[in-house]
Amino acid sequence: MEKIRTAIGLMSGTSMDGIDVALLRTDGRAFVERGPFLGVPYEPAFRDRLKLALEQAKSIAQREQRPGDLASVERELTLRHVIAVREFLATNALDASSIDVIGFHGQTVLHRPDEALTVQIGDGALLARETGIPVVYDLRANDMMHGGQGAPLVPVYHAALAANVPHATLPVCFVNIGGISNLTYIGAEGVIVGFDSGPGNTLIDQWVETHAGVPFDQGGMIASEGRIVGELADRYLNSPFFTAEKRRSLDRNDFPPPSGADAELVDGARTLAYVAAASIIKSAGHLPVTPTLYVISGGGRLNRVLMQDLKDIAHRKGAEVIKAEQAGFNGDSMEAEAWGYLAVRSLDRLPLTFPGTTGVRAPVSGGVVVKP
Ligand SMILES: Nc1ncnc2c1ncn2[C@@H]1O[C@H](COP(=O)(O)OP(=O)(O)OP(=O)(O)O)[C@@H](O)[C@H]1O
Ligand SMILES: CC(=O)N[C@H]1[C@@H]2OC[C@@H](O2)[C@@H](O)[C@@H]1O[C@H](C)C(=O)O
Repeated sequence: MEKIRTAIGLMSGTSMDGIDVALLRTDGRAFVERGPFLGVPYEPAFRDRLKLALEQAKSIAQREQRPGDLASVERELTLRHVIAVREFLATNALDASSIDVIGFHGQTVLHRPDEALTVQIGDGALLARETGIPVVYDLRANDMMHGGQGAPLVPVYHAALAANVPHATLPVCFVNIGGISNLTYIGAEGVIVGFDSGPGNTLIDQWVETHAGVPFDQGGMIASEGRIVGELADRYLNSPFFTAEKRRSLDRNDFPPPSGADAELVDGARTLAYVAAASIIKSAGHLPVTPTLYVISGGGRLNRVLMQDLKDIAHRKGAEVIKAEQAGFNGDSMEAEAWGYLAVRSLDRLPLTFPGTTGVRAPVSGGVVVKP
């Protein structure tokens, strides 16, 4: 039997809303036992620092460069992860010595797959030293070095989850609606296909922040008052991203937000919710088989307007849409769990990515391991 390890996964996603912490016991293969979860939000001032860091990162040409404030933001981000881990351990009466490994995503500040350049800030050595726990970080770089897009990495974990559901309906399509959306298709014979499917919450967040001063459209309340502006929706949905022959992973800035002249507040929120939903189904058209079941995780599943649009569009194609919770999963913690799973796979040098997920030439492992 393979060694079962206890891992903590840490995710700070493209929405930059906070740190997700999840516990997982796994052999990095079929055995997966999910544990507790903690979300630690960033306060607005730190979110603003991260947004500035994204701007400063645009001048990075070599992935180890840290122009402007980036080095100090990286340190602060890492120390916030240290605090999040300590809080998680204390809340769950866990000792650091009971954790075999931490999978540390860090914060993506730049992602240019066409230039084989992806940068996640986060100091793995500092995290290991401060927590006393071995850390695996920088999990995307090796994939890119082997011709992959560097994202998405979650598909291999989705496949493990699907394998663990007794009588799971296959094929199934897992969709994460985060800042950006990505999907994983798992076929009846175990085939895995994954790719970024389009804009998620980032456009909605940027819109309501600029025009209403709120960080996100809670429950889709703002969108629920509006109507879809067809011309604006088409501008996004006609992007060459959806029709390109090759699937390309996305940077947070790839789809720029609309301007104030494009719509009123409520209509903009309504349109962008629709764009997020329609993008998923449009991208799913590239899958080998049309999915009949979509399982939704990520913050976007809490936007009721987006979810209703997704259900309506999927139903027209004969597919059902359910939240991760309806399939027995946790839609908030799935990515953090995945980073724990990937860390364990990394320790055993098992592949993290595959030609069908990132377009990598052959299955490859990845990640940098640091001991405390
Ligand atoms: N109650 C809610 N109602 C509507 N939208 C919500 C709600 N809660 C969270 N969201 C949206 O979900 C986003 C966060 O989603 P999530 O944490 O899945 O993204 P992420 O992990 O940062 O991104 P990615 O998966 O792209 O890395 C928020 O920015 C917000 O737009
Ligand atoms: C470069 C980067 O950070 N990409 C993220 C982003 O957020 C969602 C989507 O775009 C996905 O491709 C990826 O994250 C998830 C966790 C992944 O790698 O599977």
